[in-house]
Amino acid sequence: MKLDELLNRIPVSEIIGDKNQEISEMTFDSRQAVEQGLYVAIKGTVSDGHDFINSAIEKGAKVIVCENIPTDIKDEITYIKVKDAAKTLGHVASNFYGNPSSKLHLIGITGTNGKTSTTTLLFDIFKMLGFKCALISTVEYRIDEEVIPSTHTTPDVIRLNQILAKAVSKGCEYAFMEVSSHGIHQQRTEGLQFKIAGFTNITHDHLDYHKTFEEYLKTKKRFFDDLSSDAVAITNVDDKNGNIMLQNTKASKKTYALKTMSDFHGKITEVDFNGMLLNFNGKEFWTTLTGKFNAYNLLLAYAVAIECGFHEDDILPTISKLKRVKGRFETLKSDGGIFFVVDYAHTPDALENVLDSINEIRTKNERLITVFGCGGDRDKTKRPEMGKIATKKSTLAIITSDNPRSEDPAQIIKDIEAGVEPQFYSKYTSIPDRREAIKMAIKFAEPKDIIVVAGKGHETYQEINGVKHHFDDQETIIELARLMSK
Ligand SMILES: CC(=O)N[C@H]1[C@@H](OP(=O)(O)OP(=O)(O)OC[C@H]2O[C@@H](n3ccc(=O)[nH]c3=O)[C@H](O)[C@@H]2O)O[C@H](CO)[C@@H](O)[C@@H]1O[C@H](C)C(=O)N[C@@H](C)C(=O)N[C@H](CCC(=O)O)C(=O)O
Ligand SMILES: Nc1ncnc2c1ncn2[C@@H]1O[C@H](COP(=O)(O)OP(=O)(O)OP(=O)(O)O)[C@@H](O)[C@H]1O
Ligand SMILES: N[C@H](CCC[C@H](N)C(=O)O)C(=O)O
Ligand SMILES: [Mg+2]
Repeated sequence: MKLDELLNRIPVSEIIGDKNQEISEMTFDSRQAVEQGLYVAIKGTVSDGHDFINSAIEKGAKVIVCENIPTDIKDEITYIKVKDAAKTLGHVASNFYGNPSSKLHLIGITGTNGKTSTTTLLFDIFKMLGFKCALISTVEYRIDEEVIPSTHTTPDVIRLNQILAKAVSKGCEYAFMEVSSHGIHQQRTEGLQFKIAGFTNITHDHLDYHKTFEEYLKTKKRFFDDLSSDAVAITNVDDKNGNIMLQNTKASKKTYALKTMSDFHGKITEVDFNGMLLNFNGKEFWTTLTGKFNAYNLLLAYAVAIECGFHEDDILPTISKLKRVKGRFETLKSDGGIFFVVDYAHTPDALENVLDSINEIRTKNERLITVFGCGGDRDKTKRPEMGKIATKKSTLAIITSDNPRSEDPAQIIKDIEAGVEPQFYSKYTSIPDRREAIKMAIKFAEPKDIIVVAGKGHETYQEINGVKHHFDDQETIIELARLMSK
């Protein structure tokens, strides 16, 4: 593609060199630069891409997009000065891949919890309705039947455009993607044309990155601020910050809620471990998904489908057929009659929701045992909060490891323990080895007791010191429950 075509409608401050270069590929990583390529220099959290301009040139890059033109300008290289290189990258990537987001219906879901669940439910609904779709999520990326391993919840904007372009070429009409706060902050969605944006909720997470809750909130809001006037913004008004998302958006505004007056209103009529009887805008239906948070996720998915132009008579029977999402409130029962819930709750709010959902369903004759930990090299402030919630809401909490990464597992556990209130000191024990912790829970449990194993959900590894060891909560439960019932 010709450079001037690539720069179509992109504001630039200065160009030095040939504007007619032919571009073979584009990248923001000098290590990936190729002959006749374009390199965008971005300031990151660790290093500054401007320091790697010459290494990109050594690897063959002929066009450099940067915020500061280097002093040692090289012949045959075109330098393009822009105000914001990360922002420019998004628009260049869209142009390079033929603006795929404008050729399908792109739906983005943001919020602290519920993004994977809601996007996956939407993918499944639209697939059942007969459409080819794409999914970009924490668990996996999908282009119709093709599954691509996921590296980020929201990948970088080049990858995003590559996936969307492939989806378009394969005939996908819808793409559902998670929009993480890191993704918004690092402008990974810049230049994408969203048809619908959905907000789930906002609670405590990622403060290691965003520093304050206000900054975190502002970042989420930016996603809605950047929508165009032909987009639709759908927010959860039961969340106290739900309306903030709509404050400055040009998109048409829609609301959903279980408790507050809203355009899409839901009610849980009945709930147990097998599912829920729900009522959406006056129409009742059964779902095998369970727990209040799943009612929210289904309601948002329903709202998106209606805003896409479908009729409730087509959507509700489809929702009724949905299966649970991998690692999200997945239930198992051992031969010995112990009940297990595997859930990806890794934030205080998610853990509280899962335990509340179970407490709402259980008769209180059974005991509730919670096995959980907190990730290393991640927001430390959530640790004591999760310790407090787990001990308060369970009969017994077993604190263990969940991807300690470069941190000392014993220290992470101490940080969690620090949040336990004195009256609950007798309600927990700590076992750093996750397998041993699950084993202890099974030993302690009697028939009908409920064991929640939280934090890892679909993950199949335990990351210790940069090494990912195979570990799967569900697999471990099945293996131990069988061994121990012998
Ligand atoms: C903290 C963070 O988000 N970092 C992301 C960021 O990297 P960075 O800012 O640290 O990059 P850097 O190392 O400072 O480099 C700056 C620039 O110089 C370039 N460079 C660097 C070295 C070199 O030799 N040559 C070169 O050109 C880099 O390519 C980059 O463009 O930009 C990279 C490219 O897009 C991301 O891969 C990387 O994600 C890291 C791996 C990561 O772990 N991110 C997690 C925290 C994340 O993004 N999570 C969210 C949310 C999770 C959720 O809640 O579900 C997600 O969306 O996945
Ligand atoms: N709507 C919701 N409200 C509150 N909690 C939820 C909601 N949906 C799911 N959860 C809880 O949060 C956990 C994570 O859900 P999910 O993976 O869908 O969220 P996510 O936003 O994709 O998270 P991540 O930021 O890690 O990608 C679930 O396992 C469940 O415990
Ligand atoms: N997207 C989240 C997932 C956390 C999952 C939990 N198992 C952990 O490793 O902390 C993060 O990377 O912070
Ligand atoms: Mg996710």
